[in-house]
Amino acid sequence: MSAPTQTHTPSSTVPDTVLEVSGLTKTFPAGQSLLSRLRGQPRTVVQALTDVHLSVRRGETLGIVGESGCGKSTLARTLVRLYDADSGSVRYGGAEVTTLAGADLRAYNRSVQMIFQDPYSSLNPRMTVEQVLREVLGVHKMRPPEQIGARIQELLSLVGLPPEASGRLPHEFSGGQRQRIGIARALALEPEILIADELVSALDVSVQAQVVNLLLELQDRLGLTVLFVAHDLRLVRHLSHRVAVMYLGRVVEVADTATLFAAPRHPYTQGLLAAAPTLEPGTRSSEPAISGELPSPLNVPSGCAFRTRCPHAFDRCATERPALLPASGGEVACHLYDPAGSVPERPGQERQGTVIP
Ligand SMILES: Nc1ncnc2c1ncn2[C@@H]1O[C@H](COP(=O)(O)OP(=O)(O)OP(=O)(O)O)[C@@H](O)[C@H]1O
Repeated sequence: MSAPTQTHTPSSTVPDTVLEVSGLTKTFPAGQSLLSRLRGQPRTVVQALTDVHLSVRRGETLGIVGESGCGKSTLARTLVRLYDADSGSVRYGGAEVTTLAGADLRAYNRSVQMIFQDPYSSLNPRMTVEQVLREVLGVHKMRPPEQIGARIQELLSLVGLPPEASGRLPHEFSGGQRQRIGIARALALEPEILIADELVSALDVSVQAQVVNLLLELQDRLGLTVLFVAHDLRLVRHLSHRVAVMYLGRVVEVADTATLFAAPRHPYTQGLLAAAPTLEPGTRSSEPAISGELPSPLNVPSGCAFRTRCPHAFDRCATERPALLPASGGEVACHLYDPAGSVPERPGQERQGTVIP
């Protein structure tokens, strides 16, 4: 694995960073054909995350968006240590997360909880809600035994489920209610950070709004920090204070939500917004939607991974990976915005480089 080359302005300058990701890289071994194995050809890898830099601020909701396969879930799972990173760093409360083990890792896993798209698959179908919550609270010694019953009722009330829900089995609930159980189970551990991976994408639109509003309310009440991984830009816009845009395993733009939707900088972000059917026309990018297919993560283009689909690509994009550099309201990884670089002028095209206000 080649060493990360991207430079980045660390958020040590940004107050209240709760999670600091730098240079995070994750690959998966790709399947290999019998022929290539017999020929002794090296095994190829899926480049799921490449040199990812990201700072998460205390109390914010950070939306993470990008096309399918761009690495959003891998990032979420690597952050909670469901996957081990190949290289790079994740810092939380002064500790290096990628090497935590034993009791320290268990404590981290309590503080940083992930909620999945389908809580049903992670709920034991034979355990009532009370048994599920009692187990979590008991195993992690969150309350003395005599207080567990009251805490279960408190958790149910927090997520808007009636007290009698405690005696029911998972199959007796609707999809939205099951998500509430998943949230209650996560909250039982009193986390500081919730990572919601496609939390509502399997739910009906009306139920989506209820669960999203619950998340907003809980964040307010409990001061949670939330990473909201989603396809739906409308929801991300509604929920997030800032948004990180990923493309082929890299973070290509981070900005506060208003800036990102009003003035997207990275050509990929511009194309993504232009293609979003859920955004009202005034908030869509006037740039054309992205053309062409997403390249294979087995063979990521050199330089800027987006250059093969970018309407503004020029020579430097093929040879040099753009660093994630500060731009007003956020950061962008694109040579067009590198104040130190030169950008070719094209007839009829407004010059975008070196103009970061
Ligand atoms: N366990 C795995 N083994 C092999 N490849 C994987 C594994 N998990 C993810 N990948 C690959 O890594 C890349 C990133 O996948 P990931 O699921 O993180 O993207 P995503 O943006 O979350 O996509 P989606 O929105 O469809 O969930 C994809 O090419 C995917 O096929």
